[in-house]
Amino acid sequence: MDFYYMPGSAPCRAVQMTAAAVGADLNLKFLNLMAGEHMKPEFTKINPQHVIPTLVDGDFALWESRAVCVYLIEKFGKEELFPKCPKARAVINQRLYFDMGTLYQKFADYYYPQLFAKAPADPEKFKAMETAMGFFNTFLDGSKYAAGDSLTVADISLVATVSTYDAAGFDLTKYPNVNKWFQLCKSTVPGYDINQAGIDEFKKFFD
Ligand SMILES: N[C@@H](CCC(=O)N[C@@H](CS)C(=O)NCC(=O)O)C(=O)O
Repeated sequence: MDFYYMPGSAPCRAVQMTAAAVGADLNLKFLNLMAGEHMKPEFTKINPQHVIPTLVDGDFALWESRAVCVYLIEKFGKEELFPKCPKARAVINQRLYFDMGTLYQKFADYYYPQLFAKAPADPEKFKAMETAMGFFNTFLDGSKYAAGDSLTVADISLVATVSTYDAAGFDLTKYPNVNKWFQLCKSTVPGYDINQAGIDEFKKFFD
C-alpha cells in the first residue's frame, strides 16, 4: 500500500502508528507540502482534496486519517482496536470526532496562523485550546484509556494530537488525567517511536 505523508504531520503519524499496531506494511511516499507537491496533477488525480495522509491500496484511495486508521484495523482484522460492540464503538467514534473537530481543530486555530502566516497569538484561541484539553481531561476521569480500559484507535488518534500540543510547549501538567494517559500511551501505543521521530520534525517549525 502506498502512503503519501510527511513525518511532521499529526494525522500522518496517527496512520503510521495504526499501521504498526496492525502489522501493515506502508510503502512511504514523502510528499513535500512546502514545495506544493500535493497540488500537482499526479497527486490531485489520486486525491482531489489534496491532503495527506492518503493511502492507496491497489485501485482504492482513501484519506481522512481516522477513516484510514479504521480501514487498516478492519482490513487486518485487529478488532480489539475498534470493537464491534455498539456502545464501545460509539464511545470510540465520539472520541475520534472530538479529536478531529475539537481538540486538533483548536490547536490548528491557535498555532497555524502564527506558524504559517506570521500572525500574532490570539489569547481567545489559546483559551479555546485549554477548554478542549479540559474536556479530554474530564473524559479520562476513571478511565485508563481514551475510550475505556483498553487501547483503541481513539488513543492512537488522540496521542498524535496531544503529543503535538506537547511539542508546541503546551503545558499538559495542568491536566493530570491527560498527562498520566500520555505517559501510558508513550509506552503502550505500537509505533510510538515513529510518532516521536515525526514530532522531532514538527518541532523544527517552532525554531
Ligand atoms: N482531517 C484531515 C486533515 C488532513 C490535513 O489537513 N492534512 C494537511 C497536512 S497535516 C494537508 O495535507 N494540507 C494540505 C492541504 O490542505 O492542501 C485528516 O485527519 O487526515
